[in-house]
Amino acid sequence: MLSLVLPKGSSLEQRTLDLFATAGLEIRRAAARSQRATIDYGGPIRVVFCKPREIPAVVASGAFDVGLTGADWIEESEAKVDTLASFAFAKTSDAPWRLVLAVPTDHPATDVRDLPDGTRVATEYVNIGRRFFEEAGLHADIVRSYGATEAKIPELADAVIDVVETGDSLRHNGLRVLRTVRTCTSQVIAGPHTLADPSKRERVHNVVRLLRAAAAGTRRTMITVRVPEQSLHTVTPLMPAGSWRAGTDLAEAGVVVLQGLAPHTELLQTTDALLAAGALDITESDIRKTVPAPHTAC
Ligand SMILES: Nc1ncnc2c1ncn2[C@@H]1O[C@H](COP(=O)(O)OP(=O)(O)OP(=O)(O)O)[C@@H](O)[C@H]1O
Ligand SMILES: O=P(O)(O)OC[C@H]1O[C@H](OP(=O)(O)OP(=O)(O)O)[C@H](O)[C@@H]1O
Repeated sequence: MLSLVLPKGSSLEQRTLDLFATAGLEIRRAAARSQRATIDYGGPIRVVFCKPREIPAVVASGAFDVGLTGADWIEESEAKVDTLASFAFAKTSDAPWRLVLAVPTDHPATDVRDLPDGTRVATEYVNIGRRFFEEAGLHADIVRSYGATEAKIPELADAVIDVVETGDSLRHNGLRVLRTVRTCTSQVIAGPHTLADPSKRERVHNVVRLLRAAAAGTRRTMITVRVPEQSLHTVTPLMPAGSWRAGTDLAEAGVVVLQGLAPHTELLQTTDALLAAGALDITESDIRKTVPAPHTAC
């Protein structure tokens, strides 16, 4: 049976459940607190919830076929896994988040090179931290943290390497970013054994295709645009890439109906431009996802 390990906890769990729901991959959990579940897609898929930091190792070991976790833990664990897809969702936003080197707001340093040798840097990411200072040619004393990392300053550390999403935690703890260490996304990973098995590989690629489609779908809105035939030449070039002609209006002769998928970020400008070019009206509809044929994905 194909197996999937998904992130448990306040940061990635809910967003992951949302993505799977949009993809149509229903995660059946006996109870909200249950750490085991199943998905029925091409046969049963076993689902287990684990802490994000544990996921890369349990996928690399073969205990699970596929996992979803943060890029930070994939690098930190040094697990031998392949990334199949990246999704820009964090705890509260649909954007990549960062691992940063931060210092107290009143620290004199303006660059990482200003930090004196022996600077104590608290972090949960000791491997990434060591590598970062090695690459910078600096000698820092990496102090392992198990959370609440900002609180290590000043007694236990002079600086931190920690996750930043909104920046609230740094602000409320009197810290500022000195350097971005990594930019992170949520990633779907698989071990070499999974991809080497042809029966699993195809099922995994099908799951990834649905997740990708769901992630793309939530960033787009379908627009249905009614256009008089004489304005088609000005309206059509302004439709989103990949748009199509849906037909003709049943009520009004000489009116053509176009449809397309507009990225949310461009929706207002696209709407204004289409109306200015001669469109009669535009109807917006929420979409879930567009699933491409297998040969176009993965
Ligand atoms: N705003 C955020 N705060 C903390 N972690 C975040 C945030 N957004 C994304 N992440 C990512 O979520 C994952 C959290 O993994 P971790 O194993 O540290 O969880 P945790 O400390 O056990 O707690 P929780 O998942 O409950 O926050 C990491 O990959 C982290 O980078
Ligand atoms: O930039 P922000 O939006 O404030 O998010 C980042 C904060 O969230 C995480 O802490 P978390 O609450 O998971 O606790 P922890 O430090 O104990 O892991 C992280 O360690 C930062 O402190």
